[in-house]
Amino acid sequence: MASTGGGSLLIAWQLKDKTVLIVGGGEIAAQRIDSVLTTDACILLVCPSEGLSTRTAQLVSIHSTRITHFDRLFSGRGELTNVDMVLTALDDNERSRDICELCRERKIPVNAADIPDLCDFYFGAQIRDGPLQVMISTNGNGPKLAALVKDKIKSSFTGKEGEAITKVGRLRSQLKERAPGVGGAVGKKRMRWMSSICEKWSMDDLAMLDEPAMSKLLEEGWEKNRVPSPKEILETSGTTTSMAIAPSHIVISGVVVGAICMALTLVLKRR
Ligand SMILES: C[C@@]1(CC(=O)O)C2=NC(=C\c3[nH]c(c(CCC(=O)O)c3CC(=O)O)Cc3[nH]c(c(CC(=O)O)c3CCC(=O)O)/C=C3\N/C(=C\2)[C@@H](CCC(=O)O)[C@]3(C)CC(=O)O)/[C@H]1CCC(=O)O
Ligand SMILES: NC(=O)c1ccc[n+]([C@@H]2O[C@H](COP(=O)([O-])OP(=O)(O)OC[C@H]3O[C@@H](n4cnc5c(N)ncnc54)[C@H](O)[C@@H]3O)[C@@H](O)[C@H]2O)c1
Repeated sequence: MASTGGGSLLIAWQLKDKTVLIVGGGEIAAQRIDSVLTTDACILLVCPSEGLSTRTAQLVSIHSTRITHFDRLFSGRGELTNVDMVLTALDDNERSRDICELCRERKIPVNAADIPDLCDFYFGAQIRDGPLQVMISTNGNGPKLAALVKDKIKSSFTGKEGEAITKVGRLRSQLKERAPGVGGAVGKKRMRWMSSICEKWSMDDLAMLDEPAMSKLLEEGWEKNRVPSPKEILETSGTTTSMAIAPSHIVISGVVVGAICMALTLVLKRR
């Protein structure tokens, strides 16, 4: 991959139980609240009640345990105590600028929706499906194009990706319980086996892995150092597979066609 510079670091920032201050309560603030709620952070929202958009007011009342609303204008540096991240969504560019400066003094990461130059990080267009998170960023160049690229990527998904990833997460943790240890030979073997399963099984088949099928896959696959087919694992554990349906249909229709041919032969012979 070429390292040309001029980009930004794409990371999945963990905010669980951190405190995020959002200043402003319009439409952009509502989008920020949605994004932050996904992370299980606590939200402090500073905005006069009369300035809240309908969507922001709804979010505040639905998530009253997660969002603390302060019905006031931003009151100064005291608002930043014990805050881990700040997002401004104001129609007041000067105030946004002041807040960014206060954050910089305290080394608190800040995003100002109206001043890209002062942002420590940008938001991006997002696709979410369970643990699957895709962010599209144009690095400040064309946010609308980011949204259009998102639609293109989304339309190429089957809808099973999120579930497949959830099941793979569960399988990986069961595998780590069975074969514990960090690094070394066992780590290498675990990674190789997991990668082979992910390569050889389709997303649809991975999504169908239930607890009995997972145990069987570990017994017949990991323990015997092989990669069983989805058919072998899902069919016998009682789960119907996308791959298994097709061959059994072929067998059934083959039997039906065979029976019809036999009957015709007998009828013709009698004549
Ligand atoms: C991706 C998305 C995520 C999100 O916000 O969650 C996002 N903007 C989205 C939409 C959007 N934003 C704007 C339009 C109108 C059309 C247009 O102007 O192009 C539309 C289209 C629409 O609304 O459909 C106007 C706009 N945007 C910024 C400014 C300030 C400025 O540029 O000075 C102005 C006012 C410009 C002016 O006054 O002229 C700035 C930023 N917007 C960013 C992100 C960051 C860069 C991300 C990147 O480049 O990839 C950055 C730098 C800061 C930040 O916000 O973090 C979200 C799509 C989500 C989705 O639909 O999936
Ligand atoms: N980043 C993006 O994607 C993007 C897209 C469109 C617009 N914008 C910019 O984002 C900003 C917010 O957009 P919006 O549509 O949500 O605006 P808006 O006018 O709907 O909301 C502004 C909010 O700020 C509150 N507010 C104003 N001064 C305040 C203060 N001192 N303290 C606390 N709250 C205060 C208002 O009460 C209101 O709730 C605008 O500057 C807009 O240009 C950014």
